[in-house]
Amino acid sequence: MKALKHLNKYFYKYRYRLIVGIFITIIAKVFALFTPRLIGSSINVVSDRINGKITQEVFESQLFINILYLIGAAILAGIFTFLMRQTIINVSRFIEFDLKNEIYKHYQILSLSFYKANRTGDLMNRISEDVGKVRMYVGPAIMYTMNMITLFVVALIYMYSRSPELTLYTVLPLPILSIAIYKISQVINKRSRIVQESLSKLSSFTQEHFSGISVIKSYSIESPTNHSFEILSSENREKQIDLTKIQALFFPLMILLIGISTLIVAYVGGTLYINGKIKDIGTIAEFLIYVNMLTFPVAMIGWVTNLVQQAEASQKRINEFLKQEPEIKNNIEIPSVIEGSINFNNVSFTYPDTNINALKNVSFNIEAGKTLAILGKTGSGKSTILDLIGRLYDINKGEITIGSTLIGALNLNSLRESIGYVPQDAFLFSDSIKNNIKFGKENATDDDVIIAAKNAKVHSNINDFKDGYNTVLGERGITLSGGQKQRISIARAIIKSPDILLFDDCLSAVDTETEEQILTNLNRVSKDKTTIIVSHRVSSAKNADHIIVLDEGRIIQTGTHASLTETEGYYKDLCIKQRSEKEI
Ligand SMILES: Nc1ncnc2c1ncn2[C@@H]1O[C@H](COP(=O)(O)OP(=O)(O)OP(=O)(O)O)[C@@H](O)[C@H]1O
Repeated sequence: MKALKHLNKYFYKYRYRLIVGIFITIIAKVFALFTPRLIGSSINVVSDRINGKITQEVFESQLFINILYLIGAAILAGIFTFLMRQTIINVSRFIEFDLKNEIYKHYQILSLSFYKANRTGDLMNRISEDVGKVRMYVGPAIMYTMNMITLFVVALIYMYSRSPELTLYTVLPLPILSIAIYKISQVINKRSRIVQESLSKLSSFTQEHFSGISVIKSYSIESPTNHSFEILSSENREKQIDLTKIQALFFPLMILLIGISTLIVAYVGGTLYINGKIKDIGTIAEFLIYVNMLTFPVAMIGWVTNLVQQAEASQKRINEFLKQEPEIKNNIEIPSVIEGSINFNNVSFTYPDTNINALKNVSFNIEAGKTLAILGKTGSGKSTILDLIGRLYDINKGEITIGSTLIGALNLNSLRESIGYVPQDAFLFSDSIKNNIKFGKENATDDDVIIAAKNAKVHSNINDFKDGYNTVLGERGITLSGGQKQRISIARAIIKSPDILLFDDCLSAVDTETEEQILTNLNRVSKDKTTIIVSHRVSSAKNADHIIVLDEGRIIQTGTHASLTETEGYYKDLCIKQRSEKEI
Protein backbone atom coordinates (compact mmCIF):
# COMPACT_ATOMS: atom_id res chain seq x y z
CA MET A 1 0.00 0.00 0.00
CA LYS A 2 3.06 2.25 0.13
CA ALA A 3 2.94 3.18 -3.54
CA LEU A 4 -0.76 4.00 -3.35
CA LYS A 5 -0.02 6.73 -0.79
CA HIS A 6 0.71 8.88 -3.82
CA LEU A 7 -3.06 9.07 -4.34
CA ASN A 8 -3.77 10.55 -0.92
CA LYS A 9 -3.45 14.09 -2.26
CA TYR A 10 -6.24 13.32 -4.71
CA PHE A 11 -8.42 11.75 -2.03
CA TYR A 12 -7.94 14.96 -0.07
CA LYS A 13 -8.81 17.06 -3.12
CA TYR A 14 -12.11 15.20 -3.60
CA ARG A 15 -12.76 14.59 0.12
CA TYR A 16 -16.23 16.17 0.21
CA ARG A 17 -17.51 14.13 -2.72
CA LEU A 18 -16.03 10.99 -1.16
CA ILE A 19 -17.62 11.64 2.23
CA VAL A 20 -21.01 12.24 0.57
CA GLY A 21 -20.45 9.03 -1.47
CA ILE A 22 -19.71 6.98 1.63
CA PHE A 23 -22.74 8.42 3.44
CA ILE A 24 -24.98 7.60 0.47
CA THR A 25 -23.56 4.05 0.35
CA ILE A 26 -24.55 3.52 3.97
CA ILE A 27 -28.10 4.80 3.36
CA ALA A 28 -28.46 2.64 0.22
CA LYS A 29 -27.52 -0.50 2.14
CA VAL A 30 -29.74 0.29 5.11
CA PHE A 31 -32.74 0.53 2.74
CA ALA A 32 -31.68 -2.63 0.89
CA LEU A 33 -31.63 -4.49 4.21
CA PHE A 34 -35.27 -3.68 4.89
CA THR A 35 -36.22 -6.33 2.32
CA PRO A 36 -35.36 -9.50 4.29
CA ARG A 37 -37.06 -8.14 7.41
CA LEU A 38 -40.22 -7.29 5.51
CA ILE A 39 -40.28 -10.67 3.75
CA GLY A 40 -39.72 -12.44 7.05
CA SER A 41 -42.56 -10.48 8.60
CA SER A 42 -44.84 -11.19 5.61
CA ILE A 43 -44.23 -14.94 5.97
CA ASN A 44 -45.05 -14.67 9.65
CA VAL A 45 -48.32 -12.96 8.75
CA VAL A 46 -49.15 -15.82 6.36
CA SER A 47 -48.19 -18.37 8.99
CA ASP A 48 -50.33 -16.59 11.64
CA ARG A 49 -53.29 -16.59 9.25
CA ILE A 50 -52.86 -20.34 8.52
CA ASN A 51 -52.72 -21.03 12.24
CA GLY A 52 -55.79 -18.86 12.72
CA LYS A 53 -54.01 -16.38 14.97
CA ILE A 54 -55.23 -13.38 12.93
CA THR A 55 -58.38 -12.58 10.98
CA GLN A 56 -58.56 -12.30 7.20
CA GLU A 57 -58.86 -8.49 7.41
CA VAL A 58 -55.83 -8.10 9.67
CA PHE A 59 -53.94 -10.54 7.39
CA GLU A 60 -54.79 -8.54 4.26
CA SER A 61 -54.05 -5.14 5.72
CA GLN A 62 -50.70 -6.26 7.26
CA LEU A 63 -49.64 -7.94 4.03
CA PHE A 64 -50.65 -4.86 2.04
CA ILE A 65 -48.64 -2.55 4.32
CA ASN A 66 -45.62 -4.88 4.05
CA ILE A 67 -45.84 -4.87 0.26
CA LEU A 68 -46.01 -1.06 0.21
CA TYR A 69 -42.95 -0.85 2.49
CA LEU A 70 -41.13 -3.38 0.30
CA ILE A 71 -41.76 -1.35 -2.84
CA GLY A 72 -40.77 1.89 -1.06
CA ALA A 73 -37.56 0.38 0.34
CA ALA A 74 -36.62 -1.09 -3.04
CA ILE A 75 -37.17 2.25 -4.81
CA LEU A 76 -35.15 4.17 -2.21
CA ALA A 77 -32.36 1.58 -2.21
CA GLY A 78 -32.27 1.83 -6.02
CA ILE A 79 -32.10 5.64 -5.99
CA PHE A 80 -29.31 5.70 -3.40
CA THR A 81 -27.37 2.94 -5.19
CA PHE A 82 -27.53 5.07 -8.34
CA LEU A 83 -26.30 8.12 -6.40
CA MET A 84 -23.55 6.03 -4.78
CA ARG A 85 -22.18 5.06 -8.19
CA GLN A 86 -22.54 8.64 -9.41
CA THR A 87 -20.40 9.99 -6.57
CA ILE A 88 -17.73 7.37 -5.94
CA ILE A 89 -17.24 6.21 -9.54
CA ASN A 90 -17.18 9.84 -10.70
CA VAL A 91 -14.44 10.62 -8.16
CA SER A 92 -12.44 7.72 -9.59
CA ARG A 93 -12.79 9.23 -13.07
CA PHE A 94 -11.67 12.65 -11.78
CA ILE A 95 -8.62 11.11 -10.12
CA GLU A 96 -7.86 9.10 -13.28
CA PHE A 97 -7.95 12.36 -15.28
CA ASP A 98 -5.70 14.17 -12.77
CA LEU A 99 -3.21 11.32 -12.62
CA LYS A 100 -2.98 11.07 -16.43
CA ASN A 101 -2.32 14.81 -16.62
CA GLU A 102 0.29 14.59 -13.87
CA ILE A 103 2.14 11.80 -15.70
CA TYR A 104 1.93 13.53 -19.08
CA LYS A 105 3.20 16.81 -17.64
CA HIS A 106 6.09 14.98 -16.02
CA TYR A 107 6.94 13.18 -19.27
CA GLN A 108 7.19 16.58 -20.93
CA ILE A 109 9.89 17.85 -18.58
CA LEU A 110 12.04 14.73 -18.75
CA SER A 111 15.19 14.81 -20.86
CA LEU A 112 15.85 12.99 -24.12
CA SER A 113 17.89 10.31 -22.36
CA PHE A 114 14.74 9.23 -20.51
CA TYR A 115 13.00 8.64 -23.83
CA LYS A 116 15.99 6.72 -25.12
CA ALA A 117 16.09 4.52 -22.04
CA ASN A 118 12.39 3.64 -22.12
CA ARG A 119 10.31 2.18 -24.91
CA THR A 120 7.37 4.22 -26.20
CA GLY A 121 5.05 1.29 -25.50
CA ASP A 122 6.13 1.39 -21.87
CA LEU A 123 5.41 5.12 -21.57
CA MET A 124 1.99 4.61 -23.14
CA ASN A 125 1.18 1.65 -20.89
CA ARG A 126 1.85 3.60 -17.72
CA ILE A 127 -0.39 6.45 -18.75
CA SER A 128 -3.23 4.24 -19.98
CA GLU A 129 -3.27 0.68 -18.66
CA ASP A 130 -1.59 1.35 -15.30
CA VAL A 131 -3.72 4.42 -14.61
CA GLY A 132 -6.77 2.31 -15.50
CA LYS A 133 -5.78 -0.26 -12.87
CA VAL A 134 -5.24 2.46 -10.27
CA ARG A 135 -8.70 3.80 -11.07
CA MET A 136 -10.18 0.42 -10.23
CA TYR A 137 -8.74 0.85 -6.74
CA VAL A 138 -9.99 4.41 -6.37
CA GLY A 139 -13.48 3.62 -7.66
CA PRO A 140 -14.83 0.08 -7.57
CA ALA A 141 -12.49 -1.18 -4.83
CA ILE A 142 -13.45 1.59 -2.41
CA MET A 143 -17.11 1.39 -3.37
CA TYR A 144 -17.36 -2.37 -2.90
CA THR A 145 -15.42 -2.24 0.37
CA MET A 146 -17.77 0.41 1.76
CA ASN A 147 -20.68 -1.58 0.47
CA MET A 148 -19.47 -4.73 2.10
CA ILE A 149 -18.65 -3.16 5.47
CA THR A 150 -22.04 -1.39 5.70
CA LEU A 151 -23.96 -4.43 4.58
CA PHE A 152 -22.12 -6.63 7.03
CA VAL A 153 -22.46 -4.36 10.04
CA VAL A 154 -26.16 -3.64 9.48
CA ALA A 155 -27.04 -7.21 8.48
CA LEU A 156 -25.14 -8.73 11.41
CA ILE A 157 -26.93 -6.46 13.88
CA TYR A 158 -30.32 -7.46 12.41
CA MET A 159 -29.34 -11.13 12.25
CA TYR A 160 -27.89 -11.29 15.74
CA SER A 161 -30.99 -9.75 17.21
CA ARG A 162 -33.04 -12.54 15.57
CA SER A 163 -30.90 -15.59 16.29
CA PRO A 164 -27.23 -15.53 17.37
CA GLU A 165 -26.82 -19.24 16.67
CA LEU A 166 -28.22 -19.12 13.14
CA THR A 167 -26.09 -16.02 12.49
CA LEU A 168 -22.97 -18.05 13.25
CA TYR A 169 -23.94 -20.82 10.83
CA THR A 170 -24.81 -18.27 8.15
CA VAL A 171 -21.46 -16.48 8.21
CA LEU A 172 -19.31 -19.59 8.72
CA PRO A 173 -18.93 -20.57 5.01
CA LEU A 174 -18.36 -16.97 3.86
CA PRO A 175 -14.57 -16.77 4.48
CA ILE A 176 -14.11 -19.99 2.45
CA LEU A 177 -16.00 -18.33 -0.39
CA SER A 178 -13.87 -15.20 -0.15
CA ILE A 179 -10.58 -17.12 -0.19
CA ALA A 180 -11.74 -19.26 -3.14
CA ILE A 181 -12.70 -16.17 -5.16
CA TYR A 182 -9.37 -14.53 -4.26
CA LYS A 183 -7.46 -17.55 -5.57
CA ILE A 184 -9.49 -17.70 -8.76
CA SER A 185 -9.09 -13.93 -9.35
CA GLN A 186 -5.34 -14.34 -9.00
CA VAL A 187 -5.28 -17.01 -11.70
CA ILE A 188 -7.64 -14.91 -13.87
CA ASN A 189 -5.30 -11.92 -13.56
CA LYS A 190 -2.24 -13.96 -14.40
CA ARG A 191 -3.90 -15.38 -17.48
CA SER A 192 -5.32 -11.95 -18.48
CA ARG A 193 -1.79 -10.57 -18.36
CA ILE A 194 -0.60 -13.35 -20.64
CA VAL A 195 -3.51 -12.67 -23.03
CA GLN A 196 -2.67 -8.94 -22.92
CA GLU A 197 0.97 -9.60 -23.77
CA SER A 198 0.04 -11.86 -26.65
CA LEU A 199 -2.48 -9.28 -27.89
CA SER A 200 0.11 -6.52 -27.82
CA LYS A 201 2.53 -8.77 -29.76
CA LEU A 202 -0.20 -9.35 -32.31
CA SER A 203 -1.04 -5.65 -32.62
CA SER A 204 2.65 -4.59 -32.85
CA PHE A 205 3.09 -7.18 -35.61
CA THR A 206 0.08 -5.97 -37.60
CA GLN A 207 0.91 -2.30 -37.04
CA GLU A 208 4.49 -2.73 -38.24
CA HIS A 209 3.42 -4.81 -41.23
CA PHE A 210 0.73 -2.35 -42.27
CA SER A 211 3.24 0.52 -42.07
CA GLY A 212 5.71 -1.47 -44.15
CA ILE A 213 3.08 -2.80 -46.58
CA SER A 214 4.91 -1.33 -49.59
CA VAL A 215 8.09 -3.28 -48.67
CA ILE A 216 6.04 -6.47 -48.17
CA LYS A 217 4.37 -6.10 -51.55
CA SER A 218 7.52 -5.17 -53.44
CA TYR A 219 9.38 -8.20 -52.03
CA SER A 220 6.27 -10.34 -52.56
CA ILE A 221 6.43 -11.77 -49.04
CA GLU A 222 2.68 -11.75 -48.32
CA SER A 223 2.54 -15.49 -47.85
CA PRO A 224 5.30 -15.85 -45.17
CA THR A 225 3.85 -12.76 -43.48
CA ASN A 226 0.41 -14.41 -43.38
CA HIS A 227 2.00 -17.51 -41.92
CA SER A 228 3.71 -15.53 -39.13
CA PHE A 229 0.42 -13.82 -38.39
CA GLU A 230 -1.38 -17.17 -38.18
CA ILE A 231 1.19 -18.47 -35.68
CA LEU A 232 0.79 -15.40 -33.47
CA SER A 233 -2.95 -15.48 -33.83
CA SER A 234 -3.27 -19.15 -32.87
CA GLU A 235 -1.01 -18.55 -29.87
CA ASN A 236 -3.40 -15.81 -28.84
CA ARG A 237 -6.40 -18.12 -29.31
CA GLU A 238 -4.86 -20.72 -26.94
CA LYS A 239 -4.24 -18.08 -24.27
CA GLN A 240 -7.78 -16.74 -24.63
CA ILE A 241 -9.20 -20.26 -24.21
CA ASP A 242 -7.07 -20.77 -21.07
CA LEU A 243 -8.50 -17.56 -19.66
CA THR A 244 -12.09 -18.43 -20.55
CA LYS A 245 -11.76 -21.80 -18.79
CA ILE A 246 -10.86 -20.21 -15.48
CA GLN A 247 -13.38 -17.38 -15.90
CA ALA A 248 -16.06 -20.01 -16.48
CA LEU A 249 -15.35 -21.37 -12.98
CA PHE A 250 -16.07 -18.06 -11.25
CA PHE A 251 -19.86 -17.99 -11.26
CA PRO A 252 -20.50 -21.74 -10.84
CA LEU A 253 -18.27 -21.63 -7.76
CA MET A 254 -20.22 -18.72 -6.36
CA ILE A 255 -23.52 -20.46 -7.03
CA LEU A 256 -22.23 -23.68 -5.42
CA LEU A 257 -21.14 -21.86 -2.27
CA ILE A 258 -24.38 -19.91 -2.09
CA GLY A 259 -26.22 -23.21 -2.45
CA ILE A 260 -24.23 -24.80 0.39
CA SER A 261 -24.82 -21.80 2.66
CA THR A 262 -28.54 -21.85 1.83
CA LEU A 263 -28.71 -25.55 2.70
CA ILE A 264 -26.94 -24.94 6.03
CA VAL A 265 -29.31 -22.12 6.94
CA ALA A 266 -32.35 -24.16 5.92
CA TYR A 267 -31.18 -27.19 7.88
CA VAL A 268 -29.91 -25.41 11.00
CA GLY A 269 -32.79 -22.88 10.92
CA GLY A 270 -35.34 -25.69 10.53
CA THR A 271 -33.80 -27.63 13.43
CA LEU A 272 -33.77 -24.54 15.66
CA TYR A 273 -37.43 -23.84 14.75
CA ILE A 274 -38.47 -27.41 15.55
CA ASN A 275 -36.56 -27.18 18.87
CA GLY A 276 -38.34 -23.91 19.61
CA LYS A 277 -35.14 -21.85 19.68
CA ILE A 278 -36.48 -19.73 16.82
CA LYS A 279 -39.96 -18.46 17.43
CA ASP A 280 -41.27 -17.86 13.94
CA ILE A 281 -40.78 -19.40 10.52
CA GLY A 282 -40.31 -15.95 8.93
CA THR A 283 -36.85 -15.73 10.55
CA ILE A 284 -35.63 -18.64 8.42
CA ALA A 285 -36.88 -16.91 5.25
CA GLU A 286 -35.18 -13.70 6.43
CA PHE A 287 -31.86 -15.52 6.93
CA LEU A 288 -32.09 -17.20 3.54
CA ILE A 289 -32.24 -13.76 1.95
CA TYR A 290 -29.34 -12.52 4.10
CA VAL A 291 -27.23 -15.43 2.83
CA ASN A 292 -27.88 -14.38 -0.75
CA MET A 293 -27.32 -10.70 0.01
CA LEU A 294 -24.04 -11.26 1.86
CA THR A 295 -22.51 -13.77 -0.53
CA PHE A 296 -21.85 -11.34 -3.34
CA PRO A 297 -20.06 -8.67 -1.23
CA VAL A 298 -18.04 -11.38 0.50
CA ALA A 299 -17.02 -12.82 -2.85
CA MET A 300 -16.06 -9.26 -3.72
CA ILE A 301 -13.47 -9.19 -0.88
CA GLY A 302 -11.37 -11.65 -2.86
CA TRP A 303 -11.84 -9.65 -6.03
CA VAL A 304 -11.17 -6.30 -4.33
CA THR A 305 -7.98 -7.63 -2.67
CA ASN A 306 -6.77 -8.50 -6.12
CA LEU A 307 -7.72 -5.08 -7.48
CA VAL A 308 -5.77 -3.39 -4.71
CA GLN A 309 -2.71 -5.59 -5.34
CA GLN A 310 -2.81 -4.78 -9.04
CA ALA A 311 -3.31 -1.07 -8.38
CA GLU A 312 -0.34 -1.11 -5.98
CA ALA A 313 1.87 -2.73 -8.65
CA SER A 314 0.68 -0.24 -11.29
CA GLN A 315 1.12 2.78 -9.04
CA LYS A 316 4.63 1.56 -8.21
CA ARG A 317 5.45 1.52 -11.93
CA ILE A 318 3.92 5.00 -12.34
CA ASN A 319 5.86 6.32 -9.33
CA GLU A 320 9.12 5.03 -10.84
CA PHE A 321 8.62 7.49 -13.70
CA LEU A 322 7.22 10.30 -11.56
CA LYS A 323 10.29 10.05 -9.32
CA GLN A 324 12.67 10.58 -12.25
CA GLU A 325 14.29 13.98 -12.25
CA PRO A 326 14.99 15.67 -15.58
CA GLU A 327 18.72 15.49 -16.27
CA ILE A 328 18.65 18.90 -17.90
CA LYS A 329 17.49 21.30 -15.25
CA ASN A 330 16.46 24.91 -15.58
CA ASN A 331 18.86 26.60 -13.18
CA ILE A 332 17.37 30.05 -13.37
CA GLU A 333 13.74 31.05 -12.99
CA ILE A 334 13.76 34.57 -14.45
CA PRO A 335 13.75 34.76 -18.27
CA SER A 336 17.13 35.45 -19.85
CA VAL A 337 17.93 37.79 -22.71
CA ILE A 338 19.61 35.71 -25.41
CA GLU A 339 22.32 37.35 -27.44
CA GLY A 340 23.12 35.48 -30.62
CA SER A 341 26.87 34.85 -30.41
CA ILE A 342 27.91 31.26 -29.72
CA ASN A 343 31.23 30.12 -28.35
CA PHE A 344 32.49 26.55 -27.89
CA ASN A 345 35.60 26.38 -25.77
CA ASN A 346 37.32 22.96 -25.65
CA VAL A 347 34.00 21.14 -25.56
CA SER A 348 33.99 17.37 -25.16
CA PHE A 349 30.86 15.29 -24.99
CA THR A 350 30.12 11.61 -24.45
CA TYR A 351 26.58 10.26 -24.88
CA PRO A 352 25.67 8.83 -21.47
CA ASP A 353 23.76 5.80 -22.76
CA THR A 354 26.15 4.61 -25.48
CA ASN A 355 29.41 6.00 -24.11
CA ILE A 356 30.21 7.26 -27.61
CA ASN A 357 32.64 10.12 -27.38
CA ALA A 358 30.94 12.32 -30.02
CA LEU A 359 32.94 15.55 -29.55
CA LYS A 360 36.57 15.97 -28.55
CA ASN A 361 37.96 19.37 -27.57
CA VAL A 362 35.86 21.32 -30.03
CA SER A 363 36.37 25.09 -30.07
CA PHE A 364 34.82 27.68 -32.36
CA ASN A 365 33.17 31.07 -32.19
CA ILE A 366 30.26 32.59 -34.14
CA GLU A 367 29.46 36.25 -33.77
CA ALA A 368 25.84 37.26 -33.50
CA GLY A 369 24.18 37.47 -36.90
CA LYS A 370 26.85 35.44 -38.68
CA THR A 371 26.57 32.06 -40.40
CA LEU A 372 28.59 28.96 -39.60
CA ALA A 373 28.58 25.84 -41.78
CA ILE A 374 29.58 22.47 -40.36
CA LEU A 375 30.66 19.71 -42.69
CA GLY A 376 32.11 16.28 -42.10
CA LYS A 377 31.61 12.60 -42.63
CA THR A 378 28.56 10.85 -41.25
CA GLY A 379 28.81 10.26 -37.52
CA SER A 380 31.48 12.95 -37.08
CA GLY A 381 29.46 14.88 -34.45
CA LYS A 382 27.71 17.61 -36.47
CA SER A 383 24.19 17.05 -35.10
CA THR A 384 25.62 16.69 -31.61
CA ILE A 385 26.86 20.30 -31.77
CA LEU A 386 23.32 21.49 -32.55
CA ASP A 387 21.85 19.36 -29.74
CA LEU A 388 24.30 20.91 -27.30
CA ILE A 389 23.36 24.46 -28.37
CA GLY A 390 19.70 23.63 -27.64
CA ARG A 391 20.87 22.13 -24.30
CA LEU A 392 19.28 18.78 -25.06
CA TYR A 393 22.35 17.38 -23.28
CA ASP A 394 24.85 18.91 -20.85
CA ILE A 395 28.51 18.75 -21.78
CA ASN A 396 31.16 16.79 -19.87
CA LYS A 397 34.09 19.13 -20.41
CA GLY A 398 34.71 22.66 -21.67
CA GLU A 399 32.38 25.63 -21.92
CA ILE A 400 29.55 26.70 -24.18
CA THR A 401 28.72 30.39 -24.01
CA ILE A 402 25.70 32.02 -25.63
CA GLY A 403 26.17 35.79 -25.73
CA SER A 404 28.29 36.40 -22.68
CA THR A 405 26.61 33.81 -20.46
CA LEU A 406 27.45 30.15 -19.89
CA ILE A 407 24.69 28.02 -21.39
CA GLY A 408 23.82 26.43 -18.03
CA ALA A 409 23.20 29.85 -16.49
CA LEU A 410 20.53 30.77 -19.01
CA ASN A 411 16.84 30.22 -18.48
CA LEU A 412 16.16 27.00 -20.40
CA ASN A 413 12.85 28.18 -21.87
CA SER A 414 14.33 31.49 -23.04
CA LEU A 415 17.20 29.62 -24.66
CA ARG A 416 14.96 27.16 -26.49
CA GLU A 417 12.45 29.84 -27.46
CA SER A 418 15.24 31.79 -29.12
CA ILE A 419 16.21 28.83 -31.31
CA GLY A 420 14.62 27.75 -34.58
CA TYR A 421 15.71 24.16 -35.15
CA VAL A 422 15.19 22.10 -38.29
CA PRO A 423 16.09 18.49 -37.51
CA GLN A 424 17.62 16.00 -39.89
CA ASP A 425 14.47 13.95 -40.22
CA ALA A 426 11.60 16.37 -40.42
CA PHE A 427 8.80 15.36 -38.11
CA LEU A 428 5.33 16.59 -38.97
CA PHE A 429 2.22 16.06 -36.87
CA SER A 430 -1.04 14.54 -38.15
CA ASP A 431 -2.58 17.96 -38.55
CA SER A 432 -3.07 20.53 -41.31
CA ILE A 433 -0.04 21.98 -43.10
CA LYS A 434 -0.98 25.39 -41.70
CA ASN A 435 -0.94 24.16 -38.10
CA ASN A 436 2.31 22.30 -38.68
CA ILE A 437 3.94 25.56 -39.75
CA LYS A 438 2.23 27.60 -37.03
CA PHE A 439 3.57 25.12 -34.48
CA GLY A 440 6.64 27.36 -34.31
CA LYS A 441 4.51 30.43 -33.51
CA GLU A 442 0.99 29.85 -32.24
CA ASN A 443 -0.24 33.42 -32.87
CA ALA A 444 1.02 33.58 -36.47
CA THR A 445 -1.44 34.96 -39.03
CA ASP A 446 -2.28 33.22 -42.31
CA ASP A 447 -0.06 35.76 -44.07
CA ASP A 448 2.88 34.89 -41.80
CA VAL A 449 2.38 31.23 -42.69
CA ILE A 450 2.35 31.99 -46.43
CA ILE A 451 5.47 34.18 -46.22
CA ALA A 452 7.36 31.46 -44.28
CA ALA A 453 6.25 28.83 -46.81
CA LYS A 454 7.32 31.05 -49.71
CA ASN A 455 10.76 31.54 -48.15
CA ALA A 456 11.06 27.78 -47.69
CA LYS A 457 10.04 27.33 -51.35
CA VAL A 458 7.09 25.11 -50.52
CA HIS A 459 4.21 27.55 -51.14
CA SER A 460 3.51 26.45 -54.71
CA ASN A 461 3.57 22.76 -53.67
CA ILE A 462 1.03 23.47 -50.94
CA ASN A 463 -1.20 25.38 -53.37
CA ASP A 464 -1.22 22.35 -55.66
CA PHE A 465 -3.02 20.34 -52.99
CA LYS A 466 -6.83 20.46 -53.19
CA ASP A 467 -7.17 21.87 -49.66
CA GLY A 468 -4.06 24.05 -49.81
CA TYR A 469 -2.81 25.02 -46.36
CA ASN A 470 -5.68 23.10 -44.75
CA THR A 471 -4.46 19.81 -46.22
CA VAL A 472 -4.20 17.27 -43.43
CA LEU A 473 -0.95 15.31 -43.16
CA GLY A 474 -0.24 11.95 -41.62
CA GLU A 475 -1.76 8.52 -41.54
CA ARG A 476 -5.19 9.44 -42.83
CA GLY A 477 -4.03 12.50 -44.72
CA ILE A 478 -1.69 13.18 -47.55
CA THR A 479 1.85 11.78 -47.65
CA LEU A 480 4.50 14.37 -48.48
CA SER A 481 7.75 13.75 -50.30
CA GLY A 482 10.96 13.92 -48.26
CA GLY A 483 11.85 17.31 -49.77
CA GLN A 484 8.38 18.75 -49.08
CA LYS A 485 8.58 17.62 -45.46
CA GLN A 486 11.99 19.25 -45.07
CA ARG A 487 10.76 22.52 -46.50
CA ILE A 488 7.65 22.63 -44.28
CA SER A 489 9.96 21.99 -41.38
CA ILE A 490 12.12 24.94 -42.49
CA ALA A 491 9.02 27.16 -42.74
CA ARG A 492 8.14 26.13 -39.17
CA ALA A 493 11.54 27.29 -37.93
CA ILE A 494 11.73 30.60 -39.77
CA ILE A 495 8.16 31.70 -38.94
CA LYS A 496 9.37 32.04 -35.34
CA SER A 497 11.97 34.58 -36.42
CA PRO A 498 14.32 33.33 -33.71
CA ASP A 499 17.73 34.79 -32.83
CA ILE A 500 19.46 31.49 -33.57
CA LEU A 501 18.67 29.23 -36.53
CA LEU A 502 19.94 25.66 -36.63
CA PHE A 503 19.57 23.70 -39.88
CA ASP A 504 20.59 20.06 -39.60
CA ASP A 505 21.19 18.72 -43.07
CA CYS A 506 17.68 19.84 -43.93
CA LEU A 507 18.17 20.35 -47.64
CA SER A 508 19.47 16.86 -48.36
CA ALA A 509 16.23 15.78 -50.04
CA VAL A 510 15.81 18.81 -52.34
CA ASP A 511 17.43 19.23 -55.73
CA THR A 512 20.40 21.58 -55.99
CA GLU A 513 18.40 24.23 -57.87
CA THR A 514 15.73 24.47 -55.14
CA GLU A 515 18.51 24.31 -52.56
CA GLU A 516 20.08 27.37 -54.15
CA GLN A 517 16.78 29.28 -54.07
CA ILE A 518 16.07 28.33 -50.45
CA LEU A 519 19.57 29.32 -49.39
CA THR A 520 19.15 32.73 -51.04
CA ASN A 521 15.88 33.21 -49.16
CA LEU A 522 17.41 31.98 -45.92
CA ASN A 523 20.27 34.42 -46.37
CA ARG A 524 17.74 37.23 -46.51
CA VAL A 525 15.56 35.95 -43.65
CA SER A 526 18.50 35.18 -41.38
CA LYS A 527 20.39 38.39 -42.12
CA ASP A 528 20.69 39.47 -38.50
CA LYS A 529 20.37 35.98 -36.99
CA THR A 530 23.06 33.58 -35.93
CA THR A 531 22.77 30.61 -38.26
CA ILE A 532 24.38 27.19 -38.27
CA ILE A 533 24.00 25.02 -41.34
CA VAL A 534 24.98 21.37 -41.05
CA SER A 535 25.40 19.76 -44.43
CA HIS A 536 27.13 17.22 -46.60
CA ARG A 537 27.08 19.57 -49.57
CA VAL A 538 29.58 22.31 -50.36
CA SER A 539 26.76 24.21 -52.07
CA SER A 540 25.03 24.72 -48.68
CA ALA A 541 28.23 25.81 -46.97
CA LYS A 542 29.98 28.00 -49.48
CA ASN A 543 28.27 31.30 -48.56
CA ALA A 544 28.77 30.88 -44.81
CA ASP A 545 30.97 33.39 -42.96
CA HIS A 546 32.87 30.53 -41.44
CA ILE A 547 33.16 26.81 -42.12
CA ILE A 548 34.36 23.98 -39.86
CA VAL A 549 35.01 20.41 -40.91
CA LEU A 550 34.63 17.63 -38.35
CA ASP A 551 36.09 14.15 -38.32
CA GLU A 552 35.42 11.68 -35.51
CA GLY A 553 34.41 14.45 -33.15
CA ARG A 554 37.41 16.71 -33.82
CA ILE A 555 37.67 19.85 -35.90
CA ILE A 556 40.08 19.04 -38.73
CA GLN A 557 39.66 22.17 -40.88
CA THR A 558 38.36 25.70 -40.36
CA GLY A 559 38.14 28.69 -42.68
CA THR A 560 36.02 30.24 -45.38
CA HIS A 561 35.02 28.68 -48.68
CA ALA A 562 37.74 30.64 -50.42
CA SER A 563 40.49 29.67 -47.99
CA LEU A 564 39.44 26.01 -47.72
CA THR A 565 39.30 25.47 -51.46
CA GLU A 566 42.93 26.62 -51.52
CA THR A 567 44.00 24.15 -48.84
CA GLU A 568 44.55 20.45 -49.41
CA GLY A 569 42.10 18.42 -47.34
CA TYR A 570 38.57 17.13 -46.88
CA TYR A 571 36.81 20.33 -48.01
CA LYS A 572 38.75 20.74 -51.23
CA ASP A 573 38.31 17.04 -52.09
CA LEU A 574 34.58 17.28 -51.43
CA CYS A 575 34.38 20.38 -53.56
CA ILE A 576 36.09 18.71 -56.51
CA LYS A 577 34.01 15.54 -56.14
CA GLN A 578 30.71 17.40 -55.97
CA ARG A 579 31.63 19.69 -58.87
CA SER A 580 32.39 16.70 -61.10
CA GLU A 581 29.16 14.96 -59.98
CA LYS A 582 27.26 18.07 -61.03
CA GLU A 583 28.96 18.06 -64.42
CA ILE A 584 28.06 14.38 -64.96
N1 LIG B 1 21.18 10.30 -29.06
C1 LIG B 1 22.33 9.64 -29.15
N2 LIG B 1 22.65 8.74 -28.21
C2 LIG B 1 23.81 8.07 -28.30
N3 LIG B 1 24.71 8.21 -29.24
C3 LIG B 1 24.45 9.10 -30.23
C4 LIG B 1 23.23 9.84 -30.22
N4 LIG B 1 23.21 10.65 -31.30
C5 LIG B 1 24.39 10.41 -31.95
N5 LIG B 1 25.12 9.50 -31.33
C6 LIG B 1 26.46 9.02 -31.71
O1 LIG B 1 27.32 10.14 -31.69
C7 LIG B 1 28.16 10.16 -32.83
C8 LIG B 1 27.98 11.49 -33.57
O2 LIG B 1 26.68 11.52 -34.08
P1 LIG B 1 26.06 12.78 -34.84
O3 LIG B 1 24.62 12.51 -35.06
O4 LIG B 1 26.42 14.01 -34.11
O5 LIG B 1 26.86 12.73 -36.22
P2 LIG B 1 26.60 13.55 -37.55
O6 LIG B 1 27.89 14.09 -37.93
O7 LIG B 1 25.48 14.50 -37.36
O8 LIG B 1 26.17 12.38 -38.52
P3 LIG B 1 25.23 12.48 -39.84
O9 LIG B 1 25.98 13.26 -40.83
O10 LIG B 1 25.10 11.04 -40.26
O11 LIG B 1 23.98 13.10 -39.39
C9 LIG B 1 27.77 8.96 -33.66
O12 LIG B 1 28.73 7.96 -33.44
C10 LIG B 1 26.42 8.53 -33.15
O13 LIG B 1 26.30 7.13 -33.19
